[in-house]
Amino acid sequence: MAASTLAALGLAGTCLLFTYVLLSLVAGRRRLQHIPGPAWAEWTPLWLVRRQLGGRISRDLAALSKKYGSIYRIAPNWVVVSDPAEVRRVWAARGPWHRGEWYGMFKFNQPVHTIMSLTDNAAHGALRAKLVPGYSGRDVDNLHAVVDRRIADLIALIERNYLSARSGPLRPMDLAQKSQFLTLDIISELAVGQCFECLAHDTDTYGQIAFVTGSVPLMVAMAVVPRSFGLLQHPVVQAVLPQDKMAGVMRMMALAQAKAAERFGPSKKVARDMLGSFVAHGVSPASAWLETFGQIGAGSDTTATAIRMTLFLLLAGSPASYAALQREIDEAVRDGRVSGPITDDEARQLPYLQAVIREGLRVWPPVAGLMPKVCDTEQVVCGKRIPAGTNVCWDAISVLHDKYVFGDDAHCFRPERWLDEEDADKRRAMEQVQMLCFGTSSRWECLGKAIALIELNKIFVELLRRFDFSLVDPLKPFTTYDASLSIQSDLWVRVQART
Ligand code: HEM
Repeated sequence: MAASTLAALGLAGTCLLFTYVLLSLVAGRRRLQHIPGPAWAEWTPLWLVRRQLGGRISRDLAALSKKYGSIYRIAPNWVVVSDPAEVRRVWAARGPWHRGEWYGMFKFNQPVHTIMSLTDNAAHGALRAKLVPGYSGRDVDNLHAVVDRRIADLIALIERNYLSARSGPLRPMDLAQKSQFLTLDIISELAVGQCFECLAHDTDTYGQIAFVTGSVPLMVAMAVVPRSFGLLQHPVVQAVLPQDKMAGVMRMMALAQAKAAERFGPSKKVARDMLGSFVAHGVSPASAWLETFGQIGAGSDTTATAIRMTLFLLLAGSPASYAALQREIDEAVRDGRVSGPITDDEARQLPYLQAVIREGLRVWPPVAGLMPKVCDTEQVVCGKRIPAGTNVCWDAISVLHDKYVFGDDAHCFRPERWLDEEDADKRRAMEQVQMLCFGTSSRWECLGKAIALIELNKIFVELLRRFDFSLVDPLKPFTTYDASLSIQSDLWVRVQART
C-alpha cells in the first residue's frame, strides 16, 4: 500500500478516535447534567482521582455537600449522597442496588473474588452465608481469649518500654502505631491461627503497615477508573512498585495460603476457629486463604483507627468525657462489676463506655470510602433522576455529622448525646444513622462488627483502669491521610501508671 494511502488511513483513524472520545465525553456529561458539582468533574474522572490522592477526600466531599446540597456529581458517572435517609434507602438489604466496580480493588488481582469484591448480589449472598458463622463467633472457641491475650501483650509492652514517671523523663509512645500492632496481633491469630507478634517485638513484623501506607492511596485512586487494576500486572508497573513494601504482603499471602492448605486434603487439620468455620461451611480452598488474607486488612486498620481516634477525641476533644469514662470504670472495678480482664458482657453494662464507643465511631468513621452502589435500572435519589449504571456513593462525614439527626453540635465529640436523648424515636434514628459506619442494615454490613465491638468494649477499660494518657504535642497531635480508611501515625502520648 502506498505511503500516502497509509497516512490518509492513519489520519482518518485518529479523527474517528478523537470524535469517539469527544462524543463519549459529551454523552457522559449529558447523563448527569442535571446534578450539580465541580465543573471539571463533569468531564473527567481525573478530578476525583486528584482528590482521592490528595489525602482528604472525606473532608473535601463534606465541603462539596455544603456547597451543592444533598446530592452532587464528582465524576462523569459518579454522584455522592449526603442525606442519611437516602443513603439508608440505597443501601437497604432488599433493594435493587449492587456494588460498583470500585470494589474490584479487593480482588487483590487474584483469580477468584473475595467477599468484598463481589458485585453480584446473589454470589455475594451465597459466600456471605458461608462466612457468617465464623465471623459471628458461633463456631469459634478462642475469640474472647485471643482479644484478652493480645490486650495483655499491649499492657506488658507499655509497662516495659513506655511508662513515663510523674517526675522522670518522657518515654513517648506512638498510640497510632501501637493500636495497629494490637489489632494486627488479634486479627492474625483469629484469621490464620498465628499471631504476628507485633507487640511482642514492638515492630511491624509482616510489614503490613508499610504495605498499606505505600499502596492503599494508589489503589483507591485507581479504583475510580474502571478496569485500571489490569495495569498492575504490566511489567513496567510491576517494575516501579516499591518491592520492599511488597515483600511483607507477599509473606502474609504465603502464610495465609499455607495455613489454609492445612485445612484441606487427607490429613487435614480440623479446628473450631474462623478458618475452620469457613471450611466447614463449604468455602473452597482457593477462597479460604484469600478470605483469611482479606480479613487481616479489613480487621486491622479499621479497628485501630477506632481505638486511636476515640482515645484522641477523649484527650483533645473532651477532657471532661475522659474523666467521666475513667470514673465509670473505677466505680465498676471498685463495686466488683468488672473482672480482670473485663468481659464483653460486663462492658455492655457500662453506659458511658458504650456512649464513648458510639461517639468515637461517629465523629471519626474508620471506613469513609466512597463505597459506590449501582442500579441496573433508572432510579430517583434525593429527588434527582439517576440513570442506570451510575455510581452512587455516600458522604460519610456529612451523613454521620448530620445536624438534623444529631443536633447543632453534630461535629463535636460529646458522648452525652447518647445518654441524654429521652425521645425513643429520636434515639433510634440516631443509632440507625450512626451504625451506617458498619454498613448496618445493608446486605454488605461489616462481617467483623461483632469482633470489632468486642475489642472496643475491652481496650478502653483495660487501658484507662491502669494508665493516664496525655498528648505529647497538642498543637501537632498526629498525621493522617484519608484514603477511604485513615492512614495515621505519630500520635505521640505520654503514658503514666495510675497511683
Ligand atoms: C471499627 C471497625 C470496623 C469498621 C468501622 C468497619 C466498617 C465496615 C463497613 C462500612 C463495611 C461495609 C462495606 C460496604 O458497604 O461495602 C465493612 C465490611 C466488611 N468488614 Fe468491616 N469494619 C470494621 C472492622 C472489621 C473487622 C475487625 C473485620 C474482620 C474481623 C471486618 C471485616 C469486614 C468484612 C469481611 C466486610 C465485607 C462484608 C460483606 O461484603 O458482606 N471489619 N466493614
